[in-house]
Amino acid sequence: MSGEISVKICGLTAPDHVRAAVEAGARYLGFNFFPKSPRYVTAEQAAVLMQSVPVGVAKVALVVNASNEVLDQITETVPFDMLQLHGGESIKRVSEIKSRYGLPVMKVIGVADAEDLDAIDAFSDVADQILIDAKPPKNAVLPGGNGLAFDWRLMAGRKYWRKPWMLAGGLTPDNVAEAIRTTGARQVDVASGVESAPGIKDEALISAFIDATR
Ligand SMILES: O=C(O)c1ccccc1NCC(=O)[C@H](O)[C@H](O)COP(=O)(O)O
Repeated sequence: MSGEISVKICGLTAPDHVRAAVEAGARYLGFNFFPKSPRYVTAEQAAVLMQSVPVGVAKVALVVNASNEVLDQITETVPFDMLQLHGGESIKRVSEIKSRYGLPVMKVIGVADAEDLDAIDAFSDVADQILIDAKPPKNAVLPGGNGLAFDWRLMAGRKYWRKPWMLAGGLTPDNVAEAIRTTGARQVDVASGVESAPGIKDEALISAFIDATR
């Protein structure tokens, strides 16, 4: 693994912000297919947004408990490199999705306390990557993208898992360096921390975030 931290900018909705993320050095771009999200895009919009994304930058489809019908439509319309499963998908469902679509799968594990980290091992048999995110508050409309961090100290000394993993949840240009130091993360993911308003990415914040990981 190179010394550089890999950054995923998630919930892109505008061509200028896709370009800004690529130019700043993002390694993954996330497109959100959860209809209630302020970052929601249709498959047709995502196809246009990613037209100029260079090879080497992974295009990730974020879905929440998606049916095969929804996944069929997304994957037939857009050449994604990875599927991010951000709902309550079971180990069996993750495995089904992986074999049906032949794409690498990143399973999201929500963390509020130390026991939540046990799910990382359980899903490591089937997922290609793990995204360790803050567990959403009870009754939250969004299962992710809430700008909330969990206690990173829960991960101190726990940085070795069987699959590559990414840290998310409440990361910002101001705290991402500390999050990396505390958790040992080599990959980080951000949505609201690089926005000027919900769903509106900010080019200067994207650039500042990626700079702060270096
Ligand atoms: O961003 C959303 O609106 C969203 C909706 C439904 C499921 C997941 C969602 N976002 C997940 C992410 O991509 C985020 O990177 C991750 O949860 C961290 O979000 P944030 O704390 O806002 O950086």
